[in-house]
Amino acid sequence: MTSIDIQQLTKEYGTRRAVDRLTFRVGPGRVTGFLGPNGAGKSTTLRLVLGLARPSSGTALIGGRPYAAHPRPLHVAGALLDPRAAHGARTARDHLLALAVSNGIAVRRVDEVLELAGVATVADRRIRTFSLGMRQRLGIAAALLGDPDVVVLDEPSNGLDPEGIAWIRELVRDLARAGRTVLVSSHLMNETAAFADHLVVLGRGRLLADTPMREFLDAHSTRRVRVRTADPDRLHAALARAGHTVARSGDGHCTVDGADAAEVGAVAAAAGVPVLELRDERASLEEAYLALTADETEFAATPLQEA
Ligand SMILES: Nc1ncnc2c1ncn2[C@@H]1O[C@H](COP(=O)(O)OP(=O)(O)OP(=O)(O)O)[C@@H](O)[C@H]1O
Repeated sequence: MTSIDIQQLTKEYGTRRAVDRLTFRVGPGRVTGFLGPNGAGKSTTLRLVLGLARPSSGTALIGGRPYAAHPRPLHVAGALLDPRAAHGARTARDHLLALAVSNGIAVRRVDEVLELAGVATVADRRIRTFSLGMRQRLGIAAALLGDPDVVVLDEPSNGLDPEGIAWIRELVRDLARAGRTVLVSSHLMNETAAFADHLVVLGRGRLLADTPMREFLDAHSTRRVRVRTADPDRLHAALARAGHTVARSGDGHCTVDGADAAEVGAVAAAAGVPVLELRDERASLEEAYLALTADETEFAATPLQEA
């Protein structure tokens, strides 16, 4: 199967390094979420992968070669980069037909992808009348036109309503299940956690994390409850009997690891212990991600994990 291999990839615009010595691999059969705050270098990396910009140094290969060196590139990789790129005066169908014809793709595939992307009913409307969400769907139809092994989507949820977002989630999961290599950029951690198996995080052009989603979740979404009562001894004993690990602090607070407020509240109520304060302390995934990207220097002290 086809993977994307990025080695020491660097792109400079004048004195500014948009992408800074990036090395990672995007493997088949899984969805890789590509995260980073605005300006982190995600779009530039994707443009380099797709041969739309030239690296200052390093390489970005798809299936072992630069994208442009593939004789039938749309069969190898399809991408949604900028949904505004489609010509507004054309109809959706004509836009896809032009792409199919110029890439030696069977014309019947146009109707298949229009259907697949949920834009078949508006296929004969001019693209300039499309909402951003419809343009996104059309861009996805174009990405899938060549039935490619590799699918690259830059912020595909932009402009989509909740139903559209759920559709994207299902689509990328299905593509990965079919063995494809799927790379999806976003700046939202929670959204990415809903569909990605693997996570690559950029900050200021540098690789901050390259980790299975599961490991990131396990490391960053630990549950913990903080509770305060007038009778810490009884609460502590009741929680210990219920199998919880309790840490006590001097000020009458306890913290209970691996539990949520509802569980601890139920134990306290059953034991007849009055609770003065009860609070979930789980750091949200979004917070973990923000902490990761907020201070690159601090994170650099943590060993990076390769895929
Ligand atoms: N053609 C260009 N000329 C000059 N600077 C550029 C160019 N393209 C990107 N940059 C700069 O490179 C940096 C990375 O931009 P890029 O668009 O790749 O980030 P991003 O992670 O995709 O951000 P966003 O989420 O905002 O799209 C930014 O500082 C941007 O201003």
